[in-house]
Amino acid sequence: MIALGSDHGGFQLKDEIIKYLEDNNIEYKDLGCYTTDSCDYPDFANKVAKSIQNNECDKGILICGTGIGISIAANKHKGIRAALCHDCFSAEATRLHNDANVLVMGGRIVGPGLALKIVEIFLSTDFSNDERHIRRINLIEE
Ligand SMILES: O=C(CO)[C@H](O)[C@H](O)COP(=O)(O)O
Repeated sequence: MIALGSDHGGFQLKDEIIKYLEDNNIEYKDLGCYTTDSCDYPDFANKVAKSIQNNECDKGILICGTGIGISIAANKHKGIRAALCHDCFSAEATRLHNDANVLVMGGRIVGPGLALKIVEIFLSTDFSNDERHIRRINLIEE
């Protein structure tokens, strides 16, 4: 189950991602926002982080205007490894190396074509399970 969250700056891209997930029969939970009215991105970072922490969802996708604020907020939560990715290489590398559990993008930065490719790569790449990467992730947790 994928948790989705955005502020008003990411609302439109979140909608595109919802269409992609539905077309590909991928289960998701849309945790808002639900309109283009101005709102506060930390609220949605919190909702997505909590849904992963309580095992309701296994991964998340967060979007704000730049992706920066919402990733800063998401990474304040224990066990959340939120990766801001605007290219395919980073999306693959952050799954392989960081076991990132939240993909973050900026709705004012990236267009839907590239964003959906990034989503596809992020969701289909498994963590490498390499000893050195596990060690580094454990150091982050500590
Ligand atoms: O990108 C963001 C945070 O990093 C926000 O989406 C952005 O700051 C919202 O700006 P505004 O309220 O002017 O629409």
